[in-house]
Amino acid sequence: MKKYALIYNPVSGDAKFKSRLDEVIEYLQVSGGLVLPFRTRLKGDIRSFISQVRGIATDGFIVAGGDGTVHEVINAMLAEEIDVPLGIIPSGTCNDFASHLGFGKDLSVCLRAVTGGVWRTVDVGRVNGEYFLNVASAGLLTSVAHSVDTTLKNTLGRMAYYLKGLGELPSFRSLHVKITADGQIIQDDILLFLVMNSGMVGSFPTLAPKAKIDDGMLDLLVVNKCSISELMGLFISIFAGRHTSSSHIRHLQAANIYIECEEPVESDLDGELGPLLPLAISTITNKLKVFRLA
Ligand SMILES: Nc1ncnc2c1ncn2[C@@H]1O[C@H](COP(=O)(O)OP(=O)(O)OP(=O)(O)O)[C@@H](O)[C@H]1O
Repeated sequence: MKKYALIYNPVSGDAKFKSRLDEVIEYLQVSGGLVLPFRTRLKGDIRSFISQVRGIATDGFIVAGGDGTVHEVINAMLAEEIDVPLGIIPSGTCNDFASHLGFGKDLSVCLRAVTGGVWRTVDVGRVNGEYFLNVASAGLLTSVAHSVDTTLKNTLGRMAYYLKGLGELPSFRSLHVKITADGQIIQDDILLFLVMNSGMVGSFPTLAPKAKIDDGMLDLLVVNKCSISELMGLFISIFAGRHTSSSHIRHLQAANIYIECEEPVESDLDGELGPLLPLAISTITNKLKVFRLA
């Protein structure tokens, strides 16, 4: 009998995953598995659960939530040096990493990947001692994911992020940063930067078209200071997939990136509040096992 632990966030996305718990348990049981469910409550409780059940969940951990919950689970697994594969059931608002892996709303597809037992390895990013799976960022729009009210997210979904982002635009000022990316130095006034593992952020699928989650590289995308009308033009080129050739964008790949700013700017890691700048970011290649469809 295969043994799994299922960590689910009851408020991720539209907060409806909990009504499908019975379906998940049935699927795993019928496939000859045994599952130990855990409902998240407060920050930090995931690590203590994972630490306690590491000897029980010998065939894998499963997380049902958004990018933020996946972020907490992978941090706990890596801190506890747990090497079993992770299955992801996307039930958050954006689910960027799961979408990049090809998992969508079809629960049976996610569970089939778990019970199939086939996994692949993926890179993880590390910043100031914490891990991220998908993106580390700071500046305009980047705090939106962790600052939107949960109830608003539950009812409006992604629209809550976009509305909050629009509200930020008029009052935002640029940041003067120094970025050292594998020895290359960029010193500029910028609006935001994203350091990506997959190229999927905020449900935009191809922000970094060359990004791969197992190449040992991170994709840095910097949006230089520009006017609101130029920024609107940039959004249009993002939709059209032409943004990397824009004069307002800098895009490069690097394994080690150091980002400094004179101000104490907050960062965001996978949609959760991250450390203040400076950020020492690196990639650890093929560090995490994730279930995939055979
Ligand atoms: N029981 C709970 N009640 C309230 N908040 C919770 C609970 N459990 C976890 N959280 C918080 O939920 C946040 C993570 O939400 P998550 O990212 O999974 O969903 P989302 O924001 O809807 O999706 P996405 O990040 O993909 O857009 C974390 O900040 C975590 O502390």
